[in-house]
Amino acid sequence: MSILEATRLVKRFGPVTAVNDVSLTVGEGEVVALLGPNGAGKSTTLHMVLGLITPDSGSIVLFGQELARHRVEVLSRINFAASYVDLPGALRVHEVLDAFARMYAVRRPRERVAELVELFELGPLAKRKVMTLSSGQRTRVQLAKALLNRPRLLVLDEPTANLDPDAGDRIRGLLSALARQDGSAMLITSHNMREVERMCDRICFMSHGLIVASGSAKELAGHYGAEDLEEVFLKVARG
Ligand SMILES: Nc1ncnc2c1ncn2[C@@H]1O[C@H](COP(=O)(O)OP(=O)(O)OP(=O)(O)O)[C@@H](O)[C@H]1O
Repeated sequence: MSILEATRLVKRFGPVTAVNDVSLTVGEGEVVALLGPNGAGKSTTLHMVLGLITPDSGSIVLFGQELARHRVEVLSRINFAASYVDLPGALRVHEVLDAFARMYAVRRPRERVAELVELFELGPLAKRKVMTLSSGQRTRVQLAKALLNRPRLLVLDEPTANLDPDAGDRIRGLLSALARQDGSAMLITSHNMREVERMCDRICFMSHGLIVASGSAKELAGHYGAEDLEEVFLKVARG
């Protein structure tokens, strides 16, 4: 069964067509990247999948159920992290994770929070208020929060954008291991081509609201006669 089947999505903001007839599937255990230049329509696509905005047309089916008609059941099985989403700054890290664990009705919330604190090495930060954290530290809290409900689909908008190379590398390893162990699917956007090559099974390139190419990093490099994904990106983005 597909985790996500998005069909012929269209979203306009006034005169701007942000997403123009995009179809996309994510299978069980698959890590899929949406790549493309600034303004290509990646975040808008993710926001429709997350039910944050409603498509003008097209359909989104998650776990075999139409998002528009089964919102609560479907959304309880997914989660999201993005550096541009703020966590409550006046709360301490452990308070944020406890609050979200309760909100998501996580079973054994204390144990789950403790697991994620360990996984993301948040122990030394647990008593710090979120507003005092660096952006990279906040990213780790965001990712821990996003995994609280053991999502079957994890949607990540530029997950490692604020992390230093060492932290980024460790988080990438962690996320890849999670996808392999739990079979949870991921849909991510990133401007880091090495990250995408390392983490993603399949890549969909967007340009001007359309998916213009898709395949594995290797397939795309072969198709475009490119050395690597960075070169593919430049070729696709520059038409
Ligand atoms: N709420 C909005 N109101 C008006 N225009 C919007 C809105 N959200 C997005 N857009 C426009 O839709 C287009 C696609 O934006 P989107 O954020 O999806 O791009 P993106 O591929 O995620 O870009 P980036 O790589 O810069 O994050 C852009 O032209 C953007 O200006």
